[in-house]
Amino acid sequence: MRVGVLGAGSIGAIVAEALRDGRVPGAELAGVVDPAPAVAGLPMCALPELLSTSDLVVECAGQRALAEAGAQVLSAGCDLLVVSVGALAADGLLEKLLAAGPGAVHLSTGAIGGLDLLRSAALLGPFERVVIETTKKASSLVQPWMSEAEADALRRTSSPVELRRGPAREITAAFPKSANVAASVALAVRNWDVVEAAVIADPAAPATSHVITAAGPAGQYRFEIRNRPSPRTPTSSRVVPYAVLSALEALASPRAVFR
Ligand SMILES: NC(=O)C1=CN([C@@H]2O[C@H](COP(=O)(O)OP(=O)(O)OC[C@H]3O[C@@H](n4cnc5c(N)ncnc54)[C@H](OP(=O)(O)O)[C@@H]3O)[C@@H](O)[C@H]2O)C=CC1
Ligand SMILES: O=C([O-])CC(=O)C(=O)O
Repeated sequence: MRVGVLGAGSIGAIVAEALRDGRVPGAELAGVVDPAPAVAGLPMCALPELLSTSDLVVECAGQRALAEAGAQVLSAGCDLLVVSVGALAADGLLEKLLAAGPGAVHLSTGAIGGLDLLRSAALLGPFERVVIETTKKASSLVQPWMSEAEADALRRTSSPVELRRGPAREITAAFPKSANVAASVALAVRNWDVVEAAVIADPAAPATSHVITAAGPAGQYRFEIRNRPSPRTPTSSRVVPYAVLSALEALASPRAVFR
């Protein structure tokens, strides 16, 4: 399987290097698209060339890049592994991607786990309540839409502060580099409206945490994830490129894979 990488920052660079170095059985690196990749020595190319040489493209370039290039990837016949899952909160984007084929859409589990169980449980009956609370280092959560006063208070806070709480669709759009996981939970439980998401800034947070609680007819669930942040892009957890590599491994040579 030839794999193209769209976006070579903290996630994509690790994915591309692993593919280039032959560390994913059955998969090889077709090329990389990024105006300024995080590491040197990758086979850079333009998007049209990537699409003509890849069987599958991994998007790790951000929500905007997925919205802009996703349909083009799929209509060129490449499968697409999405990392910026939060882009799918936009009205109609998932439907547009699914209709764009012949390429197939895959979603990375990214920074969290438990999605398989939530997906299974939602089939038994709809969840009554689902909450995901994300806590990150305060300084990494400043957003362009914040007022100067709010951004400044966030940079200088000495105690944890809840920045926003609301529907998953709104929170993932408000924090496009930090709350893709809220969209992943909503897609797993098959219902955007039941999922409440919160983003908490903690100046002293030693790790990024995601706490997911869910209750429904199948049972009650609580997943607590504490990830080390990426040294390069602290909004992203260090495990995310390895979630991508694990997915690529399963797609390229499925051997006793959890599904
Ligand atoms: N599903 C999940 O659990 C998670 C999802 N994510 C998502 O993954 C994304 C990437 O994370 P990360 O690698 O840490 O971010 P980085 O900012 O480190 O890397 C993103 C890279 O993509 C490049 N890029 C942006 N737009 C394009 C484009 N149109 N074509 C090609 N390259 C492009 C950027 O270039 P430049 O800097 O020049 O813009 C940058 O080099 C995040 O934005 C987030 O949306 C992250 C963590 C978890
Ligand atoms: O990497 C993480 O911990 C989560 C993240 O940034 C996101 O969901 O966008």
